[in-house]
Amino acid sequence: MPDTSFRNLNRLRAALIGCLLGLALVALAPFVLDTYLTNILIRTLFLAAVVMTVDILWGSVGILTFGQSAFFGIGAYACGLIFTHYGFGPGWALAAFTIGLGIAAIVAAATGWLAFFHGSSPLYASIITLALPVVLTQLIFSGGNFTGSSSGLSGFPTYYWDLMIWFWIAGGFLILTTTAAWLLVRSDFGRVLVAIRENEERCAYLGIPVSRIKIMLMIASAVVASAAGFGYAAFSNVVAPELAGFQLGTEFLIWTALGGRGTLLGPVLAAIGIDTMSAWLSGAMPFLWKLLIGVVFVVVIVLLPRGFAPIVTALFQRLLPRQKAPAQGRRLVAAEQSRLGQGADDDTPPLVIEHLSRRYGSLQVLRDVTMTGRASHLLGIIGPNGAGKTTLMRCISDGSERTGGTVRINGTEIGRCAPHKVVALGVGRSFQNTSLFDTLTISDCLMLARYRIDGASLFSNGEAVTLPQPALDILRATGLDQRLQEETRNLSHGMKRGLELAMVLATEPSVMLLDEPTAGLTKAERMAIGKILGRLAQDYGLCIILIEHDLDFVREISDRVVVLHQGAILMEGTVDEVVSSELVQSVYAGHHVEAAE
Ligand SMILES: Nc1ncnc2c1ncn2[C@@H]1O[C@H](COP(=O)(O)OP(=O)(O)OP(=O)(O)O)[C@@H](O)[C@H]1O
Repeated sequence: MPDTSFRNLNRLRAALIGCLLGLALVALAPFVLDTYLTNILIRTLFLAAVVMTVDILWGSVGILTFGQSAFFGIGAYACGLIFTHYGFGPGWALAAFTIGLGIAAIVAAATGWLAFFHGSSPLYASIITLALPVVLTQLIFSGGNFTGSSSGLSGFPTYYWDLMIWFWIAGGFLILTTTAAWLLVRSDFGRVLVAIRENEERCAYLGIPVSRIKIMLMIASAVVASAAGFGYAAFSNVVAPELAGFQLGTEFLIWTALGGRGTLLGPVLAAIGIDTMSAWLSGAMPFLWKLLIGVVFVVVIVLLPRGFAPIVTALFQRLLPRQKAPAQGRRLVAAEQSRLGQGADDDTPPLVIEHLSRRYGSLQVLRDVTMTGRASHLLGIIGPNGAGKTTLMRCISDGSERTGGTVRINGTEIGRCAPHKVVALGVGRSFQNTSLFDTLTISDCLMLARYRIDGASLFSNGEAVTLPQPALDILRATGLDQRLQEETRNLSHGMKRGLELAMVLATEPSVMLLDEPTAGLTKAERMAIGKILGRLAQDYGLCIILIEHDLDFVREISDRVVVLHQGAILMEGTVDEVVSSELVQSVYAGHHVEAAE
């Protein structure tokens, strides 16, 4: 059986054991808890499920959200309002549950759409999620008798089941949702989430629909929070504005930080521990308790930025030392069919740029750039620092960048397309700096690059990464295929360049934009990359646009060269024509003379 199947099976086994352990704890609880504590714990278990969603959003994807309390409140109020004003019974309960989930999903989709557009900052997203509970609480306050205003609604008919039944419902709900989340974050899709957290921009340029993934995750988290809110309201038969408020949303964040963000079980256990203690002690010393929690929070943030979870894990590892299993991963498989280098079916050039311009405020960075990139050609772009070369790459690979003109990829105008959609049209882009995804392995990175084409398993790890032949060739030539489970931060600069090239090829582009792909490499490495690029253009019909400062290297590999100067095309021609041009010499060589002086 392949390694990944073993790992998937082991993981399922671990999830099952975790589930059973959790259920055993729930089953044991009645023997050690009194009625008062059981009441507190039921509320806490519902809240812990919401904290788990906060950890998925904040810990796994990096969305600092204050808004999960709003979704909890929506579920709770759906229950309270329908049971109070419309009716009570299995049909009404199902209707209230569904309405709560539906409204939460719609609000989450709208919030995500507002917060996660391409280029939005994480701070902006946090502010949007912060506004959500504030707005919802105001709506509840202004709802008069319908919502119960500041007093909320209480005493509505509900299921007065035995306390233990509610305890099982709350515990079972928490265990099931947390197990599903645990499997998710360890799956291939979980790797995609980590990649988004580490380097969102890179993900977009690999064709990953970052905004859509964030919105879907926000909706899923909102649905879980709303279900928890419904459960809590049906259990307690009380709903109040505080359930949807900003303060509860902030407490969720504090519990997540204290438990250890990104560890899933840490925040869940922290939520259970702190909320139970709060309810227990707040009667006896309400102010002192809040102060104590505040002080602990500040101390943990300063001294233990990753919360308590790493300490607990280290303690366990010391007490129960385990041999680390050898890292095993996906196989590399050659793609049987690949669209690499295949553009439009007719003779349409893969890249046509007409009258492109870009300005930053009053600074005109690109003006009236018109050029064509042909299949099987390698086009060098040269020019002094600040000439606008990288900006040109940005304008080709992101529709929202340019301020004028058109860019057509394989005959299709990119319009205002976000980078992941431009990748789907056939553009692959590498960057000037080599920062990849530090904590991900080489095989994870390759899987990411194939996400657009092959997708990613939601709850397991795929056994193989399918790659087009030239990507495999690069991995073999650089020895990366022997180190698939190595984290990318441990790679040398040259290997990172090789991996980046393989990742761009894995997206099966017809136009490749390479921004100084040989920067920082030795002469031998530069020549090796040059040969590979030449072969890619010739054998696979790729159109390669390459920014380079090294004229000798450009002469070696380019068919034609475009010289950019102060944002405009100064000259376009063969390498020899350009190199012998006096105009270019005066601009380009003059630049070097200046720099040398
Ligand atoms: N986000 C931005 N805001 C304002 N000005 C910018 C921005 N990005 C680039 N510029 C300006 O646009 C001009 C062109 O920058 P660009 O990075 O495209 O040049 P380049 O030719 O790639 O230079 P280098 O060879 O040094 O990388 C520079 O003057 C730069 O300061």
